[in-house]
Amino acid sequence: MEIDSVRVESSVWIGNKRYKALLSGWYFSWTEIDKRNRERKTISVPVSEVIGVKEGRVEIQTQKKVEDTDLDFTLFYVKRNGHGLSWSLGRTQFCCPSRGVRDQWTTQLRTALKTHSPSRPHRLLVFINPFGGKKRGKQIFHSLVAPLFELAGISSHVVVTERANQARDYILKKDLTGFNGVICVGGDGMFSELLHGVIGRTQQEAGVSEHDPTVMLQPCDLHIGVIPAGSTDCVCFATMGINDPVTSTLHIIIGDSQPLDVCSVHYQNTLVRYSVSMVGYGFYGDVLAESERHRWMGPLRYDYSGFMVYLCNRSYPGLVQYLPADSHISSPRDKTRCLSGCRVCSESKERLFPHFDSSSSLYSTNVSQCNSELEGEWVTIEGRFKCVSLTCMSSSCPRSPEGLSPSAHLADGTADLIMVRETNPLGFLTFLHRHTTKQDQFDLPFVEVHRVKAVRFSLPPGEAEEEEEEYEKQADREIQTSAERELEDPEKLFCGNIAGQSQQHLAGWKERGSETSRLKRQGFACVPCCTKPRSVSVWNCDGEILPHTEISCRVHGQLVRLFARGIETSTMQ
Ligand SMILES: Nc1ncnc2c1ncn2[C@@H]1O[C@H](COP(=O)(O)OP(=O)(O)OP(=O)(O)O)[C@@H](O)[C@H]1O
Ligand SMILES: CCCCCCCCCCCCC/C=C/[C@@H](O)[C@H](CO)NC(=O)CCCCC
Ligand SMILES: [Ca+2]
Repeated sequence: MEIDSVRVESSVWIGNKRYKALLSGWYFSWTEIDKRNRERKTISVPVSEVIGVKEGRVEIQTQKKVEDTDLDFTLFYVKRNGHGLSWSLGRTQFCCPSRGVRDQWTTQLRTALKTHSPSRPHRLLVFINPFGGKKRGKQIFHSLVAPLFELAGISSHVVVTERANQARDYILKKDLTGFNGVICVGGDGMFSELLHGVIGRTQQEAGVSEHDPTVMLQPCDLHIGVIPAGSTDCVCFATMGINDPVTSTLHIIIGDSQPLDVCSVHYQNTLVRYSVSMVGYGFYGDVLAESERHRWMGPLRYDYSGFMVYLCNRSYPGLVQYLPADSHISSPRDKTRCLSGCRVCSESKERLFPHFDSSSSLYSTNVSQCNSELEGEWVTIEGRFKCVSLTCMSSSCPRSPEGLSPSAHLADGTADLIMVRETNPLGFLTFLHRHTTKQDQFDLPFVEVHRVKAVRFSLPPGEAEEEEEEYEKQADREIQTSAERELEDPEKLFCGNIAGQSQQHLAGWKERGSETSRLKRQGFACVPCCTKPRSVSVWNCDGEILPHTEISCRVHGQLVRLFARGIETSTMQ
């Protein structure tokens, strides 16, 4: 074996073939040597993508030695499948000329791993939602994720949730010393719990008020990992290009880090929620409200509700104000894609954190600095809309592989505002259908899209009041349905539900005065949706219904970090 400061090299055998194994810089590679001593095919693995090195011949599942030998070692690493977005565990058994050479290889590889992957997590806090998606969260964790964590030497503390918001409250209140990240096994709703926990905790510790809509929030160090086991899995899909539990686990193990923009949603001077995916009014709000009544259908509830709401053919009056982002940097119609290592996102860092102090890793929460992000001329648009949506990222998901806004960036400090004006049913169907193809959904005369830093939504005064009065009369005639009876006890509706909302959320509803009437007005009254004239829809915020209509939203660039790397272009091994 030859070892110098930058290279380790020796002959090894894989099966009955001889190879030259080489550890050089950031890569470990092995090249087949044929009988005439000529070099053949090389396989090369970045050290940063090595998952583990074990003495002997070790099986993946059991991690037990299948044969006790002093000459062998087994290398586990990231293997790319298909187009490269799906990752699996690669495994190769090497046989060395002597035990000494074998021990040197394992030592050298482990040392290289420590040097080249300093940001790998060692201890993780895992929350499993046993009821998310197809209710396979526990099985996914124990059969696919836990064995990989063990192989990589990561210890985890696992909490199987017993109620909604348990994960959020745990992160907000418990001692998190020693954890390098928090992981959810579930859908976007579970991710949202972790998001609220991590952001809330970071602001508490930094003494920053989350309710102040003008404050610069403290970026969060604790990484979030998402093992997809939900219905939409939008956050996972949009940050990895796939929703696959093994791929997510491998990204977590190697300590990938992807910053993510977060939108804060305020009602007056109170924080309502954070969003990373979609804040949507009109169609998407109605679909969510309708789907909550069909949770028993599982992931199919969205297709059913989407169809029902489409048939209702509603549009809503609204006044939308937005603060445009710098159009010289990027635009929602520039046909680019935010991919791994995205230039637009990396160049945004300096603009977003001009006063970052690298010595203390702290960001100044200077108000004037934050206000500079809120500078510019607001634009006002009034009209009737089929839907108004704001998305910080593409929001691609298996249902819509290109997403709500295909050219949106994960970490550029902006969001895309999509306004779909009132149109005929065929026009709106064309718009929806284009979400499932590569056709441009913005190339329609009734659709507008803008890249923005902040948005305000309100009801146009005269029109809304008139329609609401009319609706009130109509709603009073419709009080007899079973679901409405439930609404007389809103707590029952929310907390008895699998997606039970937080007490804080409920308090938001209660604050609004005559709640039953309000809920009816907002479409929670569970009568066939088409029978009701409505002038007001609800906001869908990453899959949660907001208790307010007139909201303001602001993008906080790169506020959190995920164990992900964005979508890679094809890189086959
Ligand atoms: N033990 C539990 N009982 C009831 N609700 C829970 C529990 N644990 C978590 N929740 C809530 O369930 C909601 C939905 O869960 P999750 O996001 O995992 O699945 P999903 O709704 O099927 O997927 P998606 O959000 O991708 O559509 C979350 O908002 C979460 O707060
Ligand atoms: C003719 C064919 C018509 C097909 C129409 C497909 C349109 C698909 C657009 C998909 C947009 C997903 C946006 C992401 C939203 C998530 O933050 C949220 C939480 O998981 N999901 C929903 O609200 C679930 C809401 C799903 C709405 C459909
Ligand atoms: Ca963005």
